Parts: sequence; C-alpha cells; structure tokens
Amino acid sequence: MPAPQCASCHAARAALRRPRSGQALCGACFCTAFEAEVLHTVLAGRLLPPGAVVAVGASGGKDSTVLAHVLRELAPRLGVSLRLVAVDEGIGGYRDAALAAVRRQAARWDLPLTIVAYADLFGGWTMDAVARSTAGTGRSRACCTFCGVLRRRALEEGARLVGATHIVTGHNADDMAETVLMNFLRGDAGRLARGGGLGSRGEGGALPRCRPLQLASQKEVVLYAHFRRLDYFSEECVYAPEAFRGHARHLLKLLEAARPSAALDLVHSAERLALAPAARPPPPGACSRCGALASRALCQACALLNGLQRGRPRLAIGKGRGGRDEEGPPPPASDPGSAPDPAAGHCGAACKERCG
Ligand SMILES: Nc1ncnc2c1ncn2[C@@H]1O[C@H](COP(=O)(O)OP(=O)(O)OP(=O)(O)O)[C@@H](O)[C@H]1O
Repeated sequence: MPAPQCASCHAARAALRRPRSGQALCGACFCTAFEAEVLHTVLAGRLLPPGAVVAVGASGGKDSTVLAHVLRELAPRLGVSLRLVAVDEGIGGYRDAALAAVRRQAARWDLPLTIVAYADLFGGWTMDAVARSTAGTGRSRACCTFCGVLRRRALEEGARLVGATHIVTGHNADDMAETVLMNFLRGDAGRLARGGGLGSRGEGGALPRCRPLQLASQKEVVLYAHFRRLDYFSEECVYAPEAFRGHARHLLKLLEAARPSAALDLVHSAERLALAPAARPPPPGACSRCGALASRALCQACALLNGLQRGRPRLAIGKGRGGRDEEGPPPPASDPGSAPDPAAGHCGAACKERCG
C-alpha cells in the first residue's frame, strides 16, 4: 500500500506517523512542527527572554544535539545568542568520543564551544577516579547520581565562564518521566514537588535553567535528528548500566505499550503535585563552602567532594521521609556536612540535574 499524503502540505508522501497523535507527515513538515512546538514551549513558559545569552549543555548525544540545532534555528526569532558548554567528566572510552561530536557540531554550526573538566574544577577528581573510589563500597551504583551532582555544578561554572545568563539542557519528556518515576519509587516527596515545571528560575544566585525539550518525546527527538541528518554520538555511558534509572526506563516502556501518553502524563502529574504543608521542605540556606543553595552546612557537590577527599564517598539520594538510602546506610549524626539529608525534604541546588 503506498504511503499516505502528508496531512500538512498535502504535496509530499508522509514519511512518519507522529507517535502521540498518529498524524501522518512528511519529514520537512514534521521538523517544522517540532520546531514550532519547541518555540511555543519557550515562549509560553517565558523560558528565554530576548537578549539572553544561552549556555547549551552539549553532551554530543541526541537530545542536546537536537536542542542546539533547534535553538540555533529559533535564535533570530527569540533574540537570544547561543554558546555550547560541554563538560568533560573524565570517563575513559566514552566522553572523548562524545566531545569529538560536540566539536564537529560547534564547527559546523559556527557556535562558540567551551569545555570544562571535572579534573580542573574538582581538585583532580575525574568520574573514573570517583568510580574507583566507590568500587566495592556498595555505592558504585550511585555513580550516575554523583556524576549528575558534579555535572550540574560544572555546567554552572562553564556557563558563567562564557557570560551566559541562562542554561538549557536537552532533557526530553521520557527523561523527565523517568525522573518522576524514580522519585516516586524512592519515596522522595521533596524532589517530586520540586521537579515540576520546565526549569528553575535561578534561586540563590544560580543561573536560571530550563529544558525546552521537556514536552517532546524521545521518539520524536530521534526522528528530528534523523530528518535533519544530525551527527551525534549515540553510545551509552560506561557507568549507565549500573544506574537505578534503567529500571525506571524499563517500567516506562511497559507503561507506554499500554498507554502511549504515559511519559507526558507523568511529566504533567509532577507539575500538578502539591505537598501537604507538613511535608514541605524548609527554605534552603547557603553552602558554607561555595555559597550555593543547600539544606545543610554543605551543598550536595561540596558534600560529595568532601566525602571523596576523606575516602568516604556518600550522597543521601533516595531517602524519603523515614525511608532508607538505597545506596547504603545513612551517615552518622556526627557528620552533618557530609550528606545533605533529603529526609528533610530536599538536598540542595546541586542535585537538580538528575532530579529535575
Ligand atoms: N557532559 C555534558 N556536558 C554538557 N551537558 C551535558 C553533559 N551531559 C549531559 N548534559 C546535559 O544534560 C542533558 C541530559 O543528560 P543525560 O545524561 O540525561 O543524557 P541524555 O538524555 O542521553 O541527553 P543527550 O542525548 O543530550 O546526551 C543533556 O541533554 C545535556 O543538555
């Protein structure tokens, strides 16, 4: 049977059915619709004001590649300028190849690129060194969580370095739905409540952050990259197979098979969640070491680095009220700075990268 005509231009043959709506479109009309939807997300959410200098968190992967490409298309209409900021976490056999993709993108799209490295920012610690230090401690599964905390900090540093006023990341609807599921499964009410919305306004002196692809499904991000012939790096990080996120991803796939809108529905549920007054976290203070938002003496990033330097890497991600830390037992009460306590409802600014 021949492919149907494109439901938008009625001239070309349709090349796909949009996963959510079932609408049959040709590649060109799909890309135009995708870009218009991202534009709408940015404008309706007032995410990037005219004049903004936007640091795009560029990992070389499909999401940030699509994000950078779409924002470059939209930049004249939005009145913003773009800078690519890539973080080199120091992951041998993975990040070097991904950074090569970012360099190619920067050259092809004529966008300034800045690379910041964990090793330079965090006293010589690379992610490989963190992984070695956590191996055998029962905390090796937490590598992605550690990395997310440090990456958030590194992205902030890189964005400041290039004079950015805003940070954008490529999280898509599936990423966000996985985060919502993980927070539910961990009983982490504080992060669930904080995770809604399209970004953060930049509390405590942090730069405002947003996720313009948050309402786009992963399938459509991949389709956009395909039809725009984007060159991106598609291998999984060497530490990802250990991560709890994999279980949430698997569960989400099962849910989507029964209900195709499950991912977006989860994202919207998180936006509408409201915590009972008794469950609300106390207002955050400032980290005594770096000044970032923190619910304890140290923010998550400083607490993690402090623990690593003392040979006791820990991060209390996954403890809900009265719950247990999935990575291990809670820290002793005599060590208040080493592990901001999500049991108190939230864990400080540095962990929102992973937690939304
Ligand atoms: N090394 C990095 N440097 C800069 N930004 C990053 C880096 N890693 C991740 N990010 C930002 O965080 C977003 C979410 O990252 P995550 O690791 O969840 O990857 P992802 O969903 O596979 O996205 P991508 O396909 O862009 O790698 C990315 O889209 C990107 O904007």
